[in-house]
This record gives sequence, structure tokens and C-alpha cells, in this order.
Amino acid sequence: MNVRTVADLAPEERAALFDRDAGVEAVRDDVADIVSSVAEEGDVALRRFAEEFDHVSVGNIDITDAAERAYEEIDDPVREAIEDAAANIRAFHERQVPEDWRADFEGRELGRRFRPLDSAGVYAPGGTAAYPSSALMGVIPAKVAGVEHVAVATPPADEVNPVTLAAIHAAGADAVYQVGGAQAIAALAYGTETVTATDIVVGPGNRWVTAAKAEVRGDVAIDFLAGPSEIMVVADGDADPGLVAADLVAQAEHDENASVVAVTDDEGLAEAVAAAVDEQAAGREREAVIRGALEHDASGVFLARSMSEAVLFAEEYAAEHLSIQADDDEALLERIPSAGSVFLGPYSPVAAGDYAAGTNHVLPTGGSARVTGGLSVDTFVRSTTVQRLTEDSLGDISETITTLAEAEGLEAHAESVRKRFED
Ligand SMILES: NC(=O)c1ccc[n+]([C@@H]2O[C@H](COP(=O)([O-])OP(=O)(O)OC[C@H]3O[C@@H](n4cnc5c(N)ncnc54)[C@H](O)[C@@H]3O)[C@@H](O)[C@H]2O)c1
Ligand SMILES: N[C@H](CO)Cc1c[nH]c[nH+]1
Ligand SMILES: [Zn+2]
Repeated sequence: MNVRTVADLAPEERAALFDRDAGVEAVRDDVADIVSSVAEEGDVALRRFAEEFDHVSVGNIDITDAAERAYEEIDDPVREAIEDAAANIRAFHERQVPEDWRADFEGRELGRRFRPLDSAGVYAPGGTAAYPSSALMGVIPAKVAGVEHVAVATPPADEVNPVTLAAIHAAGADAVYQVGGAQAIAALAYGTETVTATDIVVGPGNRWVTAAKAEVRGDVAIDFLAGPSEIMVVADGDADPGLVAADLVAQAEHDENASVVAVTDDEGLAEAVAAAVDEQAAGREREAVIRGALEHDASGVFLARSMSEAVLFAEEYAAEHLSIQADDDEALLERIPSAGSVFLGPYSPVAAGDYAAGTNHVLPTGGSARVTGGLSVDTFVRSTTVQRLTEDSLGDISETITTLAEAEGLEAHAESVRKRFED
């Protein structure tokens, strides 16, 4: 990897870094066709796309029973790891459950009520790697929120990955379908003969999955765009280049469309990270994928003139994962509001959050961390405001209401208040 200087970036380089939705946008038209085919043809389209994109002739689309069997049959250490990770994820998400409240506002009783959505569709990816961890991350918050029906879609195969199936079962899913890619998102959004449509479609995936979520967004709720993985490491001169590189290479192995970035004010560290990345990538099982991600327009090692410039760069990037490897990490973090999930210090590798720290790894990509955080219990809950006024407390604000209602030309609104005070 070459080291580039932040101050010398050309406008097109900055655009590639900060408006990095080209990969998803490039497949939007193809995905629109897939989505409309599923909406029109249902299961027939799901089977056809499974042949075309997954090279599988699908028997039963509904494989809920197979998930239960896989849970029983997988090796004990893997089942235990699933349960350990699930327990940590559950504990963190249980802290997020919002409580109904009512309070007195000068005689007006006002409050908020939280109720779970009725159903949720979770996508658990599984194209070039298996993602049992994403099944846990999607299903557990929905179940903790109290969603009654949680369905999972995961790509089809002659034998769907048994660890993914076991994790789906352990997380408490109610239905499991073998369908992948854009067609899975369409099936969960619109329903087919076999797949029940859900109120919200959530979960991560490659650019086809992500483009499909953008496509269905007008018709069904989605969480946010959780596309190919990203990491931004902000490091000072004391950071360990080998650890910085290890986290970059780890996220690079997800997808050739992944984006991995480090920024520092220390030239020696920048050069050492770039060299360590090349060294650590060599000979990996997924080296070709890693090299693809390292060459991505939105990847690179960057030298800033100061840590202030590094911080501004990280904020503008708004990465899915932000790792801060610096002495004053908390102070730097204060200056970077936009990030999906944050990893502080040398013992917080992104892989900890990916699997078992307990935080959620379904996180916004493509800069959407500027406006949203990751998957949480809130994703699966609707909030409703509640009010009860008394004769006195309505009287206190009646003049305000009627004045504003008349100013809006909505005279019946004003009348509906005055009527309460007629003899
Ligand atoms: N942002 C997050 O929170 C997060 C979390 C976990 C994983 N991820 C990302 O999820 C992705 C997983 O990708 P994956 O590919 O391994 O699995 P995937 O399940 O997302 O995609 C596999 C599906 O893609 C479809 N597909 C493949 N090639 C296609 C083509 N040419 N045309 C149309 N459809 C096609 C197929 O239907 C296949 O079933 C990675 O990009 C990873 O970085 C993101
Ligand atoms: N890093 C991914 C989110 O971008 C999550 C993941 C799953 N498995 C390993 N990693
Ligand atoms: Zn990962």
C-alpha cells in the first residue's frame, strides 16, 4: 500500500473516499429488475435466481426445521461459542429496552409508550463467507424487543452452512428461508407463496443486498444501508503498526468492495502500517479478496499534518468501524461524532465487536454513520406519545391553541377546544 497525504488529495480522490456509494449504485438497475421479478412472480423467481446467482436448485425454500437439527448436530465447542456470543449480545441489548413513562408537565400528563413491531425479516449473509454471527446480531435484538415473528433469509446451498443455521436457531428465529441476495430482501419485503412479508427488513450484505434494501425502502421499513465492511483507524505515533494493520486486513477479507483506512500524523507509523498490511495480506486464504479491498478507491493509509487534521478526515469519512489507537483516545473520540461503532485501545480489535463483545455488528456503511448508529433494540420498537389533560391544564393552554389554530386558518381546531368550555 502507498501512503498518501491528506493535504494533497485531489478532488476526485476525496470524492471516492467520502461519497463511496459507487459499488452499490453500479448494481441499482440490475437489482431493481430482481426486486420487481420477485414481487411479481414470487417463489418461481426465487428458484430462478438461486440457479442463476447461487448455482443451486432449491428444494424447500422454508428450512426452519433444518435449523433446529443443525443446532443439535454441530460440534459442541461451536455450539458453546454460539451460546457464549449470544449471551453477551443479549445482555448488551437487554440494557437498551426502553421503558414507558408518563410525567406531569404543569398539569398535562404526557408520556411515551414503546411497543415491538409485529414482525421482522433478518438477512444473514453467506456468499463468499458464512455469517452465523450476523444471524445472532439481527435476531437477538428483535427478540429482546419482543417482536413476535422473526424470519431469517440466508443464501441457498446444497447444504446451507450448518453453523449459520444453528446460530439462527439459537437466536430464537421463528422461520428460516434459503434465499440470498437482492431476491431475499424482496421476498422479506413483499412476501411470496412461501415467505411471509415482514414489517421491517434488516441486516447486512454485499452490494446487491444493500442496493435491494435501498430499492424496497419506500414500501417497507429497513434498518439502514449495511453494505460491504469498512474500517477507519485513527492512530498516533505510539500505536502498534502490526495491530493497526491486522484490523485493516481483517475487515478487508470480507469483500473486495470493503474499504479499509488508517490515518495518522506520524510518517514513520504510516509507512510501517502500509508495509505491515502488505506483509500480513500475503498468503492469507482470502488474499485475493483482501488485495481487492486494499485497492478499493476508498481504502488507503493517509498522513495528516496533525491529529486535528486526522480527526477531521475520520469525521468526514464517517466509517462503519472507528478504531482509535492513540494516547488521548477519549479526547479524539469526542471530536468524531460520526461512526457506526468505536473501538478504543490496543485490546479492542474490531473482531471483538464482530463476534462476542456484545455490541451489534450490523452497522451503517457508505457514510450513513453521519445520520444513524447500528442495529439495536430501538430498530424493532415503535414509540407512541400519550397525553391526558385536565379541564384546568387544557384551560391553561386554550388561548395558545386557539390563536395558533386561527392563524393557520383551521377554525374547527379552535372550536374543538372552545367546545370543552361551553356551559
Ligand atoms: N455493514 C455491516 O454491518 C456488515 C456486517 C456483516 C457483513 N457485511 C458485509 O456483508 C457482505 C457479505 O457478502 P457475501 O457476498 O459474502 O454474502 P451475501 O449473502 O451478502 O451475498 C450473497 C448473495 O449475493 C448475490 N449475488 C452474488 N453475485 C451476484 C450478481 N452478480 N448479481 C446478482 N446477485 C449476486 C447472490 O444472490 C448471493 O446469494 C460483505 O460485503 C460484508 O462486508 C456487512
Ligand atoms: N465486520 C463485519 C461488519 O462489517 C461483521 C463480521 C461478521 N463476521 C465477521 N465480521
Ligand atoms: Zn468483520
